[in-house]
Amino acid sequence: MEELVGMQFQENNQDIDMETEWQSELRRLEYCFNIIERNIAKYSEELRQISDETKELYDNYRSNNPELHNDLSVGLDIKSQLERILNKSILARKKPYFGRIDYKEKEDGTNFSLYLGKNGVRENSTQSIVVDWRAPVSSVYYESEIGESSYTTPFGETIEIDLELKRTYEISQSELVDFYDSDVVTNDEFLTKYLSKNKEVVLGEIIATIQKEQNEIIRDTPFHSVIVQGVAGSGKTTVAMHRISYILYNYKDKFRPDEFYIIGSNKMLLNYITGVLPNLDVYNINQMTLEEFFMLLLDRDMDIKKGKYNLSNSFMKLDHEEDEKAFKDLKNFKGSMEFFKAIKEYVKLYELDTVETESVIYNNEIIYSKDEIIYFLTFFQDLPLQEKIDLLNKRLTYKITSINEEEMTRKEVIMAEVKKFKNYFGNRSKKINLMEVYLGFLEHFAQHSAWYSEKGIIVPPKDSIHILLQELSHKNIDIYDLGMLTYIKKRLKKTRDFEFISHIIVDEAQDFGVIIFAIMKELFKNCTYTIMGDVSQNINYHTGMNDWETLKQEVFLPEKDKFYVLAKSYRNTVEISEYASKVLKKCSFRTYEIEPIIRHGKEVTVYQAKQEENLVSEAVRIIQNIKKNGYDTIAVICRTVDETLKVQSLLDPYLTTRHYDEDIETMTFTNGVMVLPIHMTKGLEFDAVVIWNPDEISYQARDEDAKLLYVAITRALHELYIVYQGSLTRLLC
Ligand SMILES: Nc1ncnc2c1ncn2[C@@H]1O[C@H](COP(=O)(O)OP(=O)(O)OP(=O)(O)O)[C@@H](O)[C@H]1O
Repeated sequence: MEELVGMQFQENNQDIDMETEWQSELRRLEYCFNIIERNIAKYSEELRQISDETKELYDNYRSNNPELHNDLSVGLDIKSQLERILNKSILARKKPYFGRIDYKEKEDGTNFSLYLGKNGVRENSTQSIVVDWRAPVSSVYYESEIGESSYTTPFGETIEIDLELKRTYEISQSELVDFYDSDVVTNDEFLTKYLSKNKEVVLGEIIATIQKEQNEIIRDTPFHSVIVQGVAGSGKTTVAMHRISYILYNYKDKFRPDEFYIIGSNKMLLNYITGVLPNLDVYNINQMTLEEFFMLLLDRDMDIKKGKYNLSNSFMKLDHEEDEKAFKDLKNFKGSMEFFKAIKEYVKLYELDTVETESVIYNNEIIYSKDEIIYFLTFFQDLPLQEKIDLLNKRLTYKITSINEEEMTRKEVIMAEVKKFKNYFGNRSKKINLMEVYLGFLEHFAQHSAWYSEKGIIVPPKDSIHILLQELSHKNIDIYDLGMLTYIKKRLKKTRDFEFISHIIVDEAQDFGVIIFAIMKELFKNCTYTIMGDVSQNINYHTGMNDWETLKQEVFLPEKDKFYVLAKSYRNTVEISEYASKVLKKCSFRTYEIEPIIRHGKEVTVYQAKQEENLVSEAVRIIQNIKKNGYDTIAVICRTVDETLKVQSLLDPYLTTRHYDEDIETMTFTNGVMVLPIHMTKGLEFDAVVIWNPDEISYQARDEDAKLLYVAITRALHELYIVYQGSLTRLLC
C-alpha cells in the first residue's frame, strides 16, 4: 500500500496570513519540482539502458537468433512503459498538481495534506508526493464540501474524514499563478474561467474541474452498466473518456485496455473524442464504428466486401425528402425490440428443423427419446447450435458405446457402431451461410406473420418486410442487418470471436435503435457498458431512440445497472442554451431541461437575406469577424450533404474552408472553417457556428427536424449566427 504524504500539515490554518501561505505554497512547489527533476534524470538513465539492451537484443535476433523474440518483446514493452513514465514526468514539470485537500481521518485522527495531479508523483517506491486524480481519495476533492465527509475505495470500504481545506491551483509553465480555497471562490467561478477559453482540436481533459455529478459517473463501478442521458454539452463524451481512464487505473487486475471498445458513429467523431486518451494515460483501446465492430465479429463468416454488399451509412441518408410510409415502418421495425424478438423465435424454430428430434432407435429400443432431445435443446438454449449438435452426438455415441460394452461386444465392432452414429445430429462443422439464414427468416416472417403475432410480437405492415427483402436482393445492407447476421452467427456457430470484450463504450447512443444494445447484450454475456446519449439529439428519428424506457427496462437490469441524468451544459453560453431550449419547447417528445453554467456571451444573431448572394456575403462577413475576434474553430452547418457541397463552392471564392470530404472515414477535425452537414457535427464543438439557411422547407415544424436543429445550435461554444432566405423555420420563431 502506497503511503500518502503531503506538505507538513498546519494545525492552525486560520492564523497563517496569506503571505506566509503563499511562501509555503511556493516552497512546496519547489520541493515538488526537485523530486520531478530527480525522477526525470532517473527515468532517462533507465530508458537509456533499456534502449541499449533492446538494441543489442534486436541485433542478435536479426542475426539469426529467433529464440530471442520473447526477450525482445519484453524489453520493448519495458521501454515503452518507461517512455510513458518519463513523458508524464516531463509534463508534470509544467503543472505537477491542480488541487489540494487537507483532512483528518476520523478513525485514528491522522492528518493528511494531499496534492492532486494528473499523474501521481513519487518520492520513492512507497511514498507519493502528488496523488493521481483517479486514486480513490481524490474523490474528496470533487465531491465533498468542507466538514464531515467520506470516500469509498473501489472495493467498497468507506473511510470517514473531516475535510478542512480544499484548494485549487493555477500553475502555468511551472509558475504558481494563483490559488483559491473553495470556501472563498465558488466552483462556478473557477469553472466559468476555464470554460471561456477557446476550443482545441481535440476534446480536452477536465480533471481540474470535474463536477460532482460527473465524478459519480466516472467512478461508478465497472461491474455494472451505466446509461447516461445528458443534455448537449453536459460532458457525456468527456466523462466517458475519464471513466475509461479511471477504470483502467483502479481495476488493472480485472480489465485490460485491449478488451475495451469505443463505438461511435463516424471516424471523425472517434478520432476527435479519443484524441484525449493518451493525455488521460490510456493506450491500446479499440475504437471503431458500429459497422466496423459488427464486421469484425462476422469476420470471414460474412465478408461484406467480398460479397459486394453496399453498406449504407445510416447517418448519410439525411436528405429531407419524405420517406414513403412503408420505409418509415421498416425503419421503426428494424430499430425495435420486436425485430429482435422475431429473430429469436425464428432461430429456435430453425434449430428444431435442423436437428433430428425424432427418438433414436437402436437395436429395436428407444435409446434417446424425442422428449429428451427437445428437453436438451431447451435446457442448453444459450449454447450455439453447433455446440448443441456436437454435444448431442457425443451423448448418443456414449449411449451406444455403453450398450455395446454391456453386451461385451468387441472393440472394433463398437468403434464401427459409433462411427455410424457420430454425425447423427449433424456434422461437426456444419457449413452455415448466415445471409441464407437471415433471408430464410425474413421470408418466413413475411409469410407467417400470424405465427409471430401469436408469440406477442408486434408485426409491421407486410410491405416493409418486402422492401427489406428487395433491398437485400440489391445487396444493400445496413447496421441492423449486420447486427442480425452477427446474432445469427453467435446462435448457430461455434466461435471464440465473442470472448475478448469486457467493456463497451457507446457515444451518441440515441442514434442507434434499442435492438443494437439487445443484440450486443446477447453476444457478450460478461461485458458491461457505458452508454452515453441524449434522446433530444436523435438524428435517426425512426430507427434511433426517442426515449430510454425500453433500453432501461428490457435490455438492461433496472435493479443492477445505473441510469444517470446530466442536466448542466458546460459548452454553450447562456444565450445559446436558451436559444436551443426554445426549439425543444416546440416538440411533442419529452425533453430534458438544459441548465446552462452561468457564462454569458453574445446574443444569437439572426440575419435574413433577400437573395442567395446576400446570404453568401453575410456569411463571409460574419466569418471574417469571428476570426478577428480570435476564434479558431468555426463551422458552417448545412442540412444535407448536397447543400454542404453547394455552400462550399459558394464560399470558396471568399474564404479558405476545410473541404467536406465525401469519404467521411478520412475526415479529421481541424482548426479554421469547416462546412459540414448536421450529422457530421454530432459530438463536435466549435468556437462559433453559422447555421446555413434554416428555412421552412429545410426544417419543418416536426420533432425530427427540431432534433436536428437542436444538434446544430448546441455545437457552438461562444457565438451562434443564423443566416437564411425566405421564411425562417417555425422552430426558430
Ligand atoms: N466539468 C467540466 N469542466 C470543464 N469543462 C467541461 C466539464 N464538463 C464538460 N466540459 C466541456 O464541455 C464541452 C462539452 O463536453 P462533451 O463534448 O463531453 O459534451 P457532450 O455531452 O458529449 O455533448 P454532445 O451531446 O453535444 O455531444 C467540452 O468542451 C468539455 O471540455
